[in-house]
Amino acid sequence: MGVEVRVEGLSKSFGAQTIWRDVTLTLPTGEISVLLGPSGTGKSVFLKSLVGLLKPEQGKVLIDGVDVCDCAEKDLYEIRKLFGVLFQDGALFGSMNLYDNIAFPLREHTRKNESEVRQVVMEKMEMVGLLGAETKLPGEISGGMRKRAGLARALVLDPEILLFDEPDSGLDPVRTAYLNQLIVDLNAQIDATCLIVTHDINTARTVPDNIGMLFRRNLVMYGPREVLLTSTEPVVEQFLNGRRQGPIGMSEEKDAGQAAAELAELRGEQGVPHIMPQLEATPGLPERTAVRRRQDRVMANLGSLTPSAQQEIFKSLTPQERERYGIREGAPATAGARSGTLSQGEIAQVPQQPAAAAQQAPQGPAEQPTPNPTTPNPTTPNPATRHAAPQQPAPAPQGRPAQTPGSHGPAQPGHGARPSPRPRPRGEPPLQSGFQPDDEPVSARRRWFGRRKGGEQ
Ligand SMILES: Nc1ncnc2c1ncn2[C@@H]1O[C@H](COP(=O)(O)OP(=O)(O)OP(=O)(O)O)[C@@H](O)[C@H]1O
Repeated sequence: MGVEVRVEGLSKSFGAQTIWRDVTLTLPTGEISVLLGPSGTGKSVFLKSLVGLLKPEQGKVLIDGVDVCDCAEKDLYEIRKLFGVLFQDGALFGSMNLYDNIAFPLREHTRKNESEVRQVVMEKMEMVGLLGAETKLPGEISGGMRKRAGLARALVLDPEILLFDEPDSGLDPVRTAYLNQLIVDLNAQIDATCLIVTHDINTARTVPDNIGMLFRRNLVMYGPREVLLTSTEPVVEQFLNGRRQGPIGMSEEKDAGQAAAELAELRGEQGVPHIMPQLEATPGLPERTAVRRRQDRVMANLGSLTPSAQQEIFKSLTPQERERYGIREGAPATAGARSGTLSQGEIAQVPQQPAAAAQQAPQGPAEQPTPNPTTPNPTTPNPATRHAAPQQPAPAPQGRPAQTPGSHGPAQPGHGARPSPRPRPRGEPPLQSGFQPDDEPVSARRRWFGRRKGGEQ
């Protein structure tokens, strides 16, 4: 079971160079998140800050109640054991064969004897499809194999948080697709909280549960995949479509007038972007338990999302899932969605009783009950959560004990009633969300999406 990572108001500079400022987000337990951004926006610096390799000047990185930015060395040492990191080049020792490379953390950080080390190493090598390559040197194998060896090494200490720094760099599209499937499969097997830094659009479109984007020293958006994949925010749209036209220039800065002219030229050609289905775990493996947890969270906060995102989420629901959330089959999904009425704390709230919530919202998820903002509970508005994905533990899937984000209980196989493959309901009426994008104050959307005041700079 992974642990939640909460980043609050994080700012990092090198001398006079601000890399990013006031970054706030939560990597929810066991979910896969992707961090996007043009080159040089500080994605790798962000990963290093999470592990405590770099010290941001301001803000917190909270893991298991410990602030990585401000803790004793011994606490940092313990926290680092929760991490597995796949560096861009695999970071293998060139003079060691793959077996010894992968065994290295076990020999350094555990008291396992050689036979126990062997058992773990072979298990991880099998997981990443490298059995038989034990005696190869890193220089004798392909880039894809090096990545997989690096991944096996990142897995040997059974990490609860997995960080991937551009796992696709240097790989052809087919190898990238295999690696992406491997990441999803690993997540299904170990339920670790994953963060992937990537430039690869296909990875961003198909792998993560949540997506964030850094641009011009800010986290411009962070939220469920459906929000960013349907976003018409120029910088997000430009990046996810790999276009020249838009605010991102060759050296990050682009003349505002030129960007506006390019966007005007494009206008009319673009509709709501098509969302590709998210990758599922390979048949035969346990299903990803994070899928259900995320779905509960997203459904509880549906009213705070854009209409396009809501529509995509509706389309992805199976009949069983519709029933679970109290959406009547055949009933038009008239939402009467609230627009901009959620407090920050409410956005961060996860339903404790999804079934009860569903009973109160028989017509559609937009009628989810609003927690009483005056009640002193964990949903009390907290400025630190304004960019964050929800931080409360999601209700346990049916038949499973609830676990707090910090608990280290054993991962449970399967995740309840979610069927696979997931049939997409045909001929359903289109969602009428009940509000148009312009109805919602921009500030309300920023709270969920993590946009800073002032928007794009
Ligand atoms: N240790 C350091 N000392 C000084 N500057 C640094 C250090 N590490 C990174 N930087 C600077 O921070 C900025 C962001 O670097 P980073 O590698 O995080 O970008 P990135 O978004 O990961 O880029 P890419 O996508 O090209 O890998 C760069 O300008 C880089 O030169």
